[in-house]
Amino acid sequence: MNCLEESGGVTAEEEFRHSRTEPYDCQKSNSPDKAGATCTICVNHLNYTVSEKVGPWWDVQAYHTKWTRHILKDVSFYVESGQLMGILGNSGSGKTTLLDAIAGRLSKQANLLGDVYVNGCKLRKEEFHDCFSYVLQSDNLLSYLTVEETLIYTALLALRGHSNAIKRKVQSVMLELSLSHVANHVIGGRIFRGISGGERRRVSIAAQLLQDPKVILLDEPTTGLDSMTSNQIIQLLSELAHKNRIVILTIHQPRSELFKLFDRIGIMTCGELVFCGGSEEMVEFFSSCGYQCPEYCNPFDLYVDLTSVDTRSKEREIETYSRVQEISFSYQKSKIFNNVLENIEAAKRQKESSSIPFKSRASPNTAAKLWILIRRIVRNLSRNKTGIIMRLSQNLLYGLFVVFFLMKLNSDPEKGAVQDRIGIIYQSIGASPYTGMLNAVALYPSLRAVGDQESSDGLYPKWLMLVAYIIHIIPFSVVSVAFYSFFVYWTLGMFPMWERFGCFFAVLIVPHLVGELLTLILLGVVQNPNIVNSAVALINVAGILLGSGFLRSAEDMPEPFRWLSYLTFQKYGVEVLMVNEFYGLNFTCVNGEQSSPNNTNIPCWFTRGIQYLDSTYPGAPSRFVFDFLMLYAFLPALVILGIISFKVRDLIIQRH
Ligand SMILES: Nc1ncnc2c1ncn2[C@@H]1O[C@H](COP(=O)(O)OP(=O)(O)OP(=O)(O)O)[C@@H](O)[C@H]1O
Repeated sequence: MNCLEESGGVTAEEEFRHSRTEPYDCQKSNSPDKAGATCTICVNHLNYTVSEKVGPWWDVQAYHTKWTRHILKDVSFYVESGQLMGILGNSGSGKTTLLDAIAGRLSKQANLLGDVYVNGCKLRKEEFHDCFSYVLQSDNLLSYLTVEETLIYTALLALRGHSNAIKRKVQSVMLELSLSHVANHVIGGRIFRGISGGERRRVSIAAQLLQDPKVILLDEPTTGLDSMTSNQIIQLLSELAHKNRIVILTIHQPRSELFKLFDRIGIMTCGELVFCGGSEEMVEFFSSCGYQCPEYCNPFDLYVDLTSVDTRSKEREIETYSRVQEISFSYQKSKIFNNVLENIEAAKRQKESSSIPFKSRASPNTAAKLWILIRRIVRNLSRNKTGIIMRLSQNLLYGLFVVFFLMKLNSDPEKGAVQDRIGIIYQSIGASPYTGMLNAVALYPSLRAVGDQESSDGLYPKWLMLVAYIIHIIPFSVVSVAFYSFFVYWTLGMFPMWERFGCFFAVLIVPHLVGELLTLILLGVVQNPNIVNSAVALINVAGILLGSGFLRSAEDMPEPFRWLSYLTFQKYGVEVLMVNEFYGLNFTCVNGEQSSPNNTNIPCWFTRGIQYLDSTYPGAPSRFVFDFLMLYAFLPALVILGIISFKVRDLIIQRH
């Protein structure tokens, strides 16, 4: 299968050309960028506070007391195209929060005060996504795709255009990021090796470059990489910046060789930007504060240490905090800071003559994106050999166990003719949700992480990835349940009629899918897959207790439980299978005598399956079609619940 197919009538070149020719108006959020125009970003007096509980939940009094924490304190800086800006600072100083604030991705956006101006235009909330590309600290990539496929699928989701234009775009980005030599290598994962950590970082950056952003933000792009690879990444980012882009990254403490690569350096501590300027200015500034950088000393290490608060003891904390305050005060009074404020004011005046440089935003429609997501999921998971074997054989393996346990059904009630049939139905309905659940727990969390990231990049809503996954599981479920049904039904000798077999198979697809759908719904709102696992298992156990009628018939249940049983798919599934197997079945007692129907201790009191149905599931044959329809109604209902759950996920993520 070729991952490149036409996804729209307009070519990418046409889109790109079109997006660069219209005049710009700041109030029109979809206005284009002028090619080659210099871009400026002004961050103006950003303040961010969060309200936090003072203590943990088990300390009731402290838990109910809140305090307001100032995470960003009056942060202002100015940066323009062609510049690489590094934001340095020790852990917890607020670097990531600052990037999130600039990118409009803060969870509590309402608590953010201050503005971000791009080319002098104040960004509106809905414009942040379309303006900045954000590379997160962790790479969320699909393990079984090659580098080129990964980028092509992202390009197909992000851009509308002809396959050749998309391919050319991907190749030019791979060339720019020196990825061409690994174009056909798989990304790899925890279990099998693929490309190196540095190459994975570059793929994540390349995925963002596909939309031609003028501003790229990167959170700790060198985390987890050795120093040589880190240097290469920073060098590459510097080259990207010098091609008329703004690149802002956070970094703990870079090596001294990189000193000259940063055009602007910001140093953060306790949410404050205590310095922001050029690398030469930084040395001069700290020297003027009385902190000379000795020869052979890494200036980054020295200045970050000088601006850190040491909390190991009260005395050290007071001493280091007052030093930080002194440095911050000197910076506020310095010419460097004055220049920043002047640049900000000048950039605001630039508004009339320039435009917001939005990313390419002509993406395919929702149906086309869904199709691309399905193709990407199928291609990725179809290369997972263990996953495929597991998904296709798990029901069959379980079926083998049932078959070896029961061997052959017979028609003598004294020899378990009724009990064995009930056992098969109980096991078939009760166990298939678990296999569905195991699939979803094993496969969906990695897709969920990719979906979370791509939806924050504005490529598609989170629920679209869910729908693509659900569509892709249908053929797997059908084949897997077909193996099980065929093997169990004919080997054990259930009701010998092909129509009845078809019904048995059609019913069993539902619990398998319901198990997977229920798991997906919970994965939308619960992050931890282990909790989801346990919850689905409990729901299934409760469903079989309430709905199957094997342990207690509906008539014998307390009223609330009886009502609840109508909400279980097991109720409808079991009734259909009981009718399917017992209706028209005749029993023969080889040794026992026919006896009175009142004497239920003797299993030979009936000779026909309908007699057993009448006593245990009265009226079930007349509800056959209704039960079947009700059973299948669970599928669309759960898909809708899944979509709602992934919409709720958006809200949950925003709050944290
Ligand atoms: N929504 C929030 N609620 C509560 N505290 C928050 C929130 N966002 C950030 N913080 C706190 O703000 C501080 C700064 O966090 P941030 O992640 O920005 O630091 P950082 O400099 O990027 O650290 P690191 O280098 O370790 O990633 C941390 O103490 C963090 O716990």
